[in-house]
Amino acid sequence: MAIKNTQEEPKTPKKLIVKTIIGILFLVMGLILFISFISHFFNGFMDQSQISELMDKNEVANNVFGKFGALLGEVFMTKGIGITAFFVPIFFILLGLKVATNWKKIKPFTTLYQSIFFIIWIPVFFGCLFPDYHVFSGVMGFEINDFLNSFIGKLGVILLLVVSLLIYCVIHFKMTYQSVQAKLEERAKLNSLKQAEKEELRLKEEQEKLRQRKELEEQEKIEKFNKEVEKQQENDLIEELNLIEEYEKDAVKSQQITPNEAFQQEFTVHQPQEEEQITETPLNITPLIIEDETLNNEVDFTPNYDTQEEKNESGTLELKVQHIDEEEEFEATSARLVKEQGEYNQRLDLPNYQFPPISLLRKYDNGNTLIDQKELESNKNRIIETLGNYGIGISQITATIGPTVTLYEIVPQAGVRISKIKNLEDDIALSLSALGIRIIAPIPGKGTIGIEVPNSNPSMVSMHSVIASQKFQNVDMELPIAFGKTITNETFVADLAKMPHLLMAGATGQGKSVGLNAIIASLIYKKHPSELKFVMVDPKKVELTLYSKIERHYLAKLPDAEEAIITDNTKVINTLNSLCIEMDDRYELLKNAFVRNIKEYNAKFKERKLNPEAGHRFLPYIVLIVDEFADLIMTAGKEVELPIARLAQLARAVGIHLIVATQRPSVNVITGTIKANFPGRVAFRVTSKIDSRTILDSPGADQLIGKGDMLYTTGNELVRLQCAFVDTPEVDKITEFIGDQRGYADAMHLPEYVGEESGSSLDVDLSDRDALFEDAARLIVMNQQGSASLLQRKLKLGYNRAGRLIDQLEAAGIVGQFEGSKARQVLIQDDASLEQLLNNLN
Ligand SMILES: Nc1ncnc2c1ncn2[C@@H]1O[C@H](COP(=O)(O)OP(=O)(O)OP(=O)(O)O)[C@@H](O)[C@H]1O
Repeated sequence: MAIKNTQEEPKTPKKLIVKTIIGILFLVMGLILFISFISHFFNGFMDQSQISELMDKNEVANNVFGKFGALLGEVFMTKGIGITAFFVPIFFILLGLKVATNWKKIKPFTTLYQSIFFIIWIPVFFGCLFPDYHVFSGVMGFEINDFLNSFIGKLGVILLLVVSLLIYCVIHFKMTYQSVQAKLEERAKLNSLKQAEKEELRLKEEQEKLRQRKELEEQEKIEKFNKEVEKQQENDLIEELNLIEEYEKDAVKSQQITPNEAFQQEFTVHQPQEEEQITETPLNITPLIIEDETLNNEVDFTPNYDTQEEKNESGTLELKVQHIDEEEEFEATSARLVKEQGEYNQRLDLPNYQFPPISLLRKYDNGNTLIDQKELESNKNRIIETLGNYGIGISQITATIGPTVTLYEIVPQAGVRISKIKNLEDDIALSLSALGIRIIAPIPGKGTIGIEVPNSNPSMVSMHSVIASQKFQNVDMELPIAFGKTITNETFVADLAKMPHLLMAGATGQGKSVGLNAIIASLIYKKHPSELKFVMVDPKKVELTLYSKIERHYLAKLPDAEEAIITDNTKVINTLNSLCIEMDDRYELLKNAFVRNIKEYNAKFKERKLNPEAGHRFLPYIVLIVDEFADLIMTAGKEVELPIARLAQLARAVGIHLIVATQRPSVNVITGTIKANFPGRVAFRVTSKIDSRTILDSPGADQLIGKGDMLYTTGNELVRLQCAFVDTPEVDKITEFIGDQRGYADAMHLPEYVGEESGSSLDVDLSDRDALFEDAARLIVMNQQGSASLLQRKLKLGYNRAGRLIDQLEAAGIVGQFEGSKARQVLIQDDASLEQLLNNLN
């Protein structure tokens, strides 16, 4: 019996073979026609006579396919439909491909059907344009055109052509006035979006550059600091060696004289410098013991030297130079001081100060979020339905209920593109008929997509609830801010010291002022007046006035300022510059204390390792609050921007932090420099995507629902929060409670700032020039830039001294007069003229 071969290859059906052959035939036919037509297009004129002698072998046609090709061209093109005859080979080629391959995308008959209009229109058009060239219009185009010409005239034909083309477009492309307008608008939108993206890119690049520059500067600073320390150590070593040498010399001298002479000789004790370290050196000389005990000048002791007489066995007197290791001595002294007096406690400045009780804050009834189960269910169904309408399947959906917003987390079915869901944002919002839908696709760290839907009955997040929360009460942060609650109903606390500066933006009435009050209240509930000071700038004049009651407790101001809360924009410049001086002073203190930041500095001060007589003091944090930054920038421009940028760049380590709020987050208010130095951002609702991008570097803030609904970021992910609500009466109660207690004599005084405009050349005495006068003059002439800040930077001077130097340079005719925010003009152009002028002065 024959065994069936199960491995037999499947046979190709006959039908397929036939189809393939027919397809190839059509394809070849199409190609022959196509090539013939092209050839005819160029040679048709010459081939006309050859066609009439079809059977004559001596007559040769120029067409690629000979007389046959020429005939095809003549029939289809010249005598037929002109240039539109090319539709015929195209149709055959498509047909051939379709029959042979059965590709779905190839639709020869649809193409033919769609081309009918043009098969008629084009010949007429060419007939009208080139009536003498039948190869374009064919006889058909010529005849129709001829007929129409006699019937409606040339102009009528042209009109007919144009109108028929328009009607075709309207029918075929559904081209209406509205659709064209919509397209144009879309294009304009796209362009503006591109522009915004470009702007964003530019800003990012700017930020990156600034960051790199800052890093470089910091690196340079560290290197310089290290070098200084090394140099100091070298100097100490040299001095140490000199000292030993001196003692040895003294010893040799003493050995050469009698004891009596020794007593008579005037004895001077060399007082070692700060960091001298001498090992014990016993010397066989005069009957003296000199004990050099304390060498510390950082702690509040002056050096103490005791002399004693002592005879050794052989009767000769011995000089013992005993030097106790400074570090050990220093530690011992501070330890003794701590033992005697306890650690320094800054709170003893106001020992009876009472923190405001939480009961001053109002409790709201709807503390717990209530959400209707029906609402949840219907939102869920509508999300599924909407996504389903767009062909997006969902494999799982969960809801997390927040105080004002509920987050629906979706796991889409495999293969669904995230961008597709993101693009449906508006459609989903529409179908849920809710404002403020935000789509997070994907949720960072999870593989899911989040859709935030506002609750129909949002609940208030009271300041009471966040301040009373365990999280805030037990928080271990330097400057904790309880912003409010997250979408998962957890209290959200962030550390201002780590941020280290905060930029807040939001359209008017969206919760900025409430947000600022929440920040201030959080800090006041955690920090003692001795540990924290606010500098408040309130151009709106009404928002922060309540805090004037706590001026003597929590505010800082210029020594000559009447009001601690600054409402006059012109006064802000002086305060900001004064803060810059405070920053420089603090850096100096940190440097002298060999610490890197305010936390380490204060810790060292508390351990009594820093001598108050050497200028050391406990440093409270300073928080600068500006309520309407746009207003400031509009009125004072660069003069405000520069010190703000400087503070933002450098002040973090010395405990000066900035909180800047603005209604208008446009790029000319929040410039690249400002943005780059404010990593902490809070956005309440803004009116446009562009504003949202300016503040957050991403859209989203335009989708918020207002009333304290906010987005917070420190550069990484965005967190949606409901800001805690603190009402004016509550703030009033808190400030009253504090204000009624005993405070400091006055607000904390910031360093005095002498503006560049103060002092005229008239009261400058050039005979009493600053020691750095010549250096400053050379620097100014070399840089051709007459600014005090240049001197400050390059010569490491304070504001006051640099200002005085500039005045002297003006009096000497080296720089011009004060010109507002511009740098002064430099009147000396080169070194030679300057040297001459300096010689004359001398
Ligand atoms: N966290 C919040 N919770 C509930 N309601 C809030 C919250 N924040 C603000 N609101 C409501 O919004 C109103 C306006 O808030 P706010 O005064 O803070 O706005 P603003 O952004 O400072 O406006 P403007 O810039 O005009 O001063 C408040 O009176 C309050 O009713």
